Amino acid sequence: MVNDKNKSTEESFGVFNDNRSFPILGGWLHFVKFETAKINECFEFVHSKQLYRGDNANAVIKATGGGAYKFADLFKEKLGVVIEKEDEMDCLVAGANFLLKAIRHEAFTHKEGLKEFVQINHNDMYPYLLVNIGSGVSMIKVDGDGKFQRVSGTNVGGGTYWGLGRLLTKCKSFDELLELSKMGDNSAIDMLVGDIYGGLDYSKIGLTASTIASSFGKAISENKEIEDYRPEDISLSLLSMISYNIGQISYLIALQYGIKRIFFGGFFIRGHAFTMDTVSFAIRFWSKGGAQAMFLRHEGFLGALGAFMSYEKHVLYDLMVDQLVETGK
Ligand SMILES: Nc1ncnc2c1ncn2[C@@H]1O[C@H](COP(=O)(O)OP(=O)(O)O)[C@@H](O)[C@H]1O
Ligand SMILES: CC(C)(COP(=O)(O)O)[C@@H](O)C(=O)NCCC(=O)O
Repeated sequence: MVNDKNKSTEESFGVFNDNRSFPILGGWLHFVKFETAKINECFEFVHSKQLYRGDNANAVIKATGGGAYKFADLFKEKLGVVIEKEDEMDCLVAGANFLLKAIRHEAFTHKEGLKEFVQINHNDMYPYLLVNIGSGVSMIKVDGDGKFQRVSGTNVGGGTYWGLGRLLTKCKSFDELLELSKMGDNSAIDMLVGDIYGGLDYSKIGLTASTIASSFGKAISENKEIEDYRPEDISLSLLSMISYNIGQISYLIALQYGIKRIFFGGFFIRGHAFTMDTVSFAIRFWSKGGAQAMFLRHEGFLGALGAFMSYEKHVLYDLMVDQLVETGK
C-alpha cells in the first residue's frame, strides 16, 4: 500500500490482472495478490516498491494469516524486513467491517447469474456471520468493531476443491480447474434424485428430479475408471459439492446463533458465478427463502486490509471510513 498523490496507479504499480485501486486519504489503496507458491514474486514486488514502514534498519510490514508466521524468516532474510504479525480473525473482521462501512457497492447477492448490490445500513449491520472461504473455512459471528467470536469452521474448503480437483483432473492451475467447470455437466457423475426415483421428482419432501441426491454417487454404480469421466464434469461436481456444503453449514450456524445476515469472503469464491449461485441456492433452499447469501467484492483481501489498518488502529480507521471516496474499478 502506498500513499503517493503525484503518480497514477499505473505509474506507481503497473497493472496487475484483476487487482483494484482506491483513493484514500489523498493516496491510494492498491490490492495485489500473489499465490503462495510464487512468494519470490512477492519479495521482488515489495522490494521494488519499497512497501514497508521505517528505514532499512528497522523496516516492518504488518501481515496476517499463516503466511505471516511461515514466511517471517524469509522476509527478514531476503528483504531485511520484520513481519509484525496480526491475528488472522481480528484482521478478517476489521477488514470486513471496514469494507461494509466504507465501500458503497461492496456487498451483493448473486442469484441465477444475477448480481444485485445490497445497501448496508451502518446502524443495523450487526450481528452478521462472516464466512471466510480460504484453504479452510472460518465462520465468525461479528457483533461490532473488534467484537466477534469464531463460532464454527469446516476443513472442506478452497484447498479441498483445488487439491482434490488437481488429483482427479490433472489440472495444473486453479484457474484451469475453475475454467473447466464451466463446460461441465455434473449429472454425468452426481447421483440425482431422478436417478434414484426413476426420473421423477420427490416433491413430497421438496426435491426435484434434478436435485443432487449424492455428490459423485453415480461413480459407484458404473463400471468406469477415473479416465472415463470428463475432467469438466469432475470439476463441476466437486465445485457444487463444496459450495453447497459450505452454504448449508453457514445457514445452520446462522440459524443456531439467530443471525440474519451472512457475508462470504475468501479467495475460493473468485467472483465465480456458479460458486456464488450454489452457495446462495443452498442458503435459500434450507432457509425456505428466509435468508440469503451476500458476497464481498474484495473477497480475498479482508485479512490484508485488517492488517493494514492495524498500523494506527483507531485513528486510521476513523479517518478512512469518514473520508473514503470510491472511484475504483
Ligand atoms: N490462483 C489461485 N491459485 C490457487 N488457489 C486459488 C487461486 N485463486 C483462488 N484460489 C482458491 O483460494 C483458496 C485460498 O484462499 P485464500 O483466501 O487466499 O486463503 P489462504 O489464506 O488459505 O491462502 C485456494 O484454496 C483456492 O481454492
Ligand atoms: C486454519 C484456518 C483458520 C486458516 O485460514 P486460511 O488460510 O484457510 O484462510 C482455516 O483453514 C480454517 O478455519 N480451517 C477450518 C478448521 C476447522 O474449523 O475445522
